[in-house]
Amino acid sequence: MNTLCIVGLGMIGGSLAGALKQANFPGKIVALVRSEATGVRGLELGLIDAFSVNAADVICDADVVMLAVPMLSMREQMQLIKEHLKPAAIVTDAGSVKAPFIKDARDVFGDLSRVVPGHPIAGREKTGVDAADASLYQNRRVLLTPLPETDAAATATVQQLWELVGAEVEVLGPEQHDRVLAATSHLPHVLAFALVDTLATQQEAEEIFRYAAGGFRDFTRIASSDAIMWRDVCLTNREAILESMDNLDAHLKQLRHAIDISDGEAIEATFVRARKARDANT
Ligand SMILES: NC(=O)c1ccc[n+]([C@@H]2O[C@H](COP(=O)([O-])OP(=O)(O)OC[C@H]3O[C@@H](n4cnc5c(N)ncnc54)[C@H](O)[C@@H]3O)[C@@H](O)[C@H]2O)c1
Ligand SMILES: O=C(O)C(=O)C[C@]1(C(=O)O)C=C[C@@H](O)C=C1
Repeated sequence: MNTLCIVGLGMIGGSLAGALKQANFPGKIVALVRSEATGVRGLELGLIDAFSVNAADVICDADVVMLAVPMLSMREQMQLIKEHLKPAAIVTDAGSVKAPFIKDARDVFGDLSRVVPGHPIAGREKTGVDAADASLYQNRRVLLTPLPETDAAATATVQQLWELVGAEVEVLGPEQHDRVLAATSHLPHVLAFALVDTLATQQEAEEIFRYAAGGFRDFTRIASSDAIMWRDVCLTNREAILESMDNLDAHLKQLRHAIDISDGEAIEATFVRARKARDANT
């Protein structure tokens, strides 16, 4: 691969660029950006070799194009790049939800043989190019959800790109990906946002936040995440997130009932099960 073009040089795209530079990626890294300021910052930070706000300038030489914009901006970016892509170019992405990305790609490109949907299971609550972290993907998983028609060589190229930055690549079906991530990533984010918003809008909010300590910080770090990115995740993975929320709702109701009737045994059993599950899986 000679040239990688990152579309959307934010935290995720910028981290990939920085990690590739650190790993002595031999090719050129260019970026398609919305604002000149982002591109200039990318150059200053040594993440990229060149940038443009025009797709025509940076897409035509790219062997791999990595889409790293919020989920509901993916389709527009695909439309922008489509006419400039080299015939053999591979299009991949870092979006948090896979089935809608695949639908957008099918609608826009038709042929999906050179499209490799992907998702790094690594991130932060910070956004923008200045939040780029070259070590972000080290020893973290990246899930690829290729389709039956995806060219195996294209998948292998994307896999090599992620392995170069220290990630471990696994392959999963897109629907399973979206169900699993709804439970492990999307539900916790919705919960953290909802918890902080509940506290912020209730009486004594000032005291509540003043006396919040480690437990609150651990539980709510992700409530500082980007509202647009998470709005888009909720809107594109709606059904799986609703199912996860309903599951939790039923569980919370049981726990509420146990607390209501002072059923110490049931409360303790829930906490013991949860602790065991977490300790065995983290
Ligand atoms: N934040 C995380 O922890 C995380 C982890 C894994 C995957 N992702 C996914 O990666 C993608 C990027 O997220 P991020 O955290 O880097 O966000 P970010 O806000 O840091 O970066 C997004 C980039 O896309 C650009 N952008 C935003 N809206 C756009 C639009 N309408 N048109 C063109 N460009 C636009 C922004 O200018 C920015 O450069 C998202 O799809 C997100 O779901 C995020
Ligand atoms: O660590 C964080 O701040 C993250 O939000 C990372 C995280 C997650 O673990 O839920 C968020 C979204 C993703 O698509 C993948 C990873």
